[in-house]
Amino acid sequence: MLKVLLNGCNGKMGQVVSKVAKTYEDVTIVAGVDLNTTRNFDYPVYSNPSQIQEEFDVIIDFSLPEATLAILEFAKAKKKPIVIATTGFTSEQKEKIVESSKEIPVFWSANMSLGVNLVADLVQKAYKTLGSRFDIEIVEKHHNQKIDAPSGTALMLADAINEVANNAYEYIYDRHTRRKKRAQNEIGIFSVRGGTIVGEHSVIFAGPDEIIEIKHTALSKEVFANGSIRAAMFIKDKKPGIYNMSDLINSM
Ligand SMILES: NC(=O)C1=CN([C@@H]2O[C@H](COP(=O)(O)OP(=O)(O)OC[C@H]3O[C@@H](n4cnc5c(N)ncnc54)[C@H](O)[C@@H]3O)[C@@H](O)[C@H]2O)C=CC1
Ligand SMILES: O=C(O)C1=N[C@H](C(=O)O)C[C@H](O)C1
Repeated sequence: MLKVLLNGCNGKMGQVVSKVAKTYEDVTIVAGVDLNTTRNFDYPVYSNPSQIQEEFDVIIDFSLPEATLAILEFAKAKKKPIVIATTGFTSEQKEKIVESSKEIPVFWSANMSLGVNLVADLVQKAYKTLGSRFDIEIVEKHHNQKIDAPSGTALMLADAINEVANNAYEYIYDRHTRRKKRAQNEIGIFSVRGGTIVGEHSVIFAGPDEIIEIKHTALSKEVFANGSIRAAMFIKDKKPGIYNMSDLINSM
């Protein structure tokens, strides 16, 4: 039985992970951490990791960057693996996560769906085929409760392109203040927020007289919850290091 500690258990994703975990015979959530301890779960919820008494195998984190860093310290102290799904980290926070992976296994992905990982491969292929003759723009759409912008996934897809483009691209988040034509080395990244949109990412390659658009639409939060549980199963017995959805998919 895989014993999970869930950080951010009372959030939108935390609640979905709690529900989805019940559909796995060999997974159980033994405790949760959340500043908001008002809701009742069938496991104890603590406002601070230091209060946790339960034994656990792996941490799943859907919270806020500051909360992720706090639970990361706890994971290191307990020498336990962690699945980080939270987004919106600063560069300094990202460095701390990478540094921590020298001590414990860290599964880190801004998008826990299998499909977005395929999209990352496809945009790399598109870039290699189309090259710099096509302008690249990314549009992401999410629900009106999302705090960070642009989405972690949009940045992940831009980084995937930059990886095969020798980091040639600069990211532009706002054209309003720029009174000039776009430069060839730009990737525009734009955020739409509204209603209950679960998550949409479009990568647009606009060239002379033709446009290619590679799009992923998440239809439910369950897709992310299932991905995080699979990631927890995958990382349980791994050595310290950084792991992502590609590692999980390649192991299937
Ligand atoms: N990687 C992926 O596939 C996905 C990532 N996300 C990311 O997961 C994060 C959470 O998303 P939602 O659940 O929609 O947000 P949410 O705002 O509904 O939930 C965040 C939860 O964290 C709790 N929290 C705040 N401070 C805390 C602390 N110090 N310790 C423990 N818990 C604390 C809040 O009380 C809240 O319950 C976001 O960064 C979002 O972008 C969301 C969906 C999929
Ligand atoms: O906040 C969300 O909801 C989501 N956040 C992730 C992101 O920032 O990329 C992943 C997913 O799109 C849902």
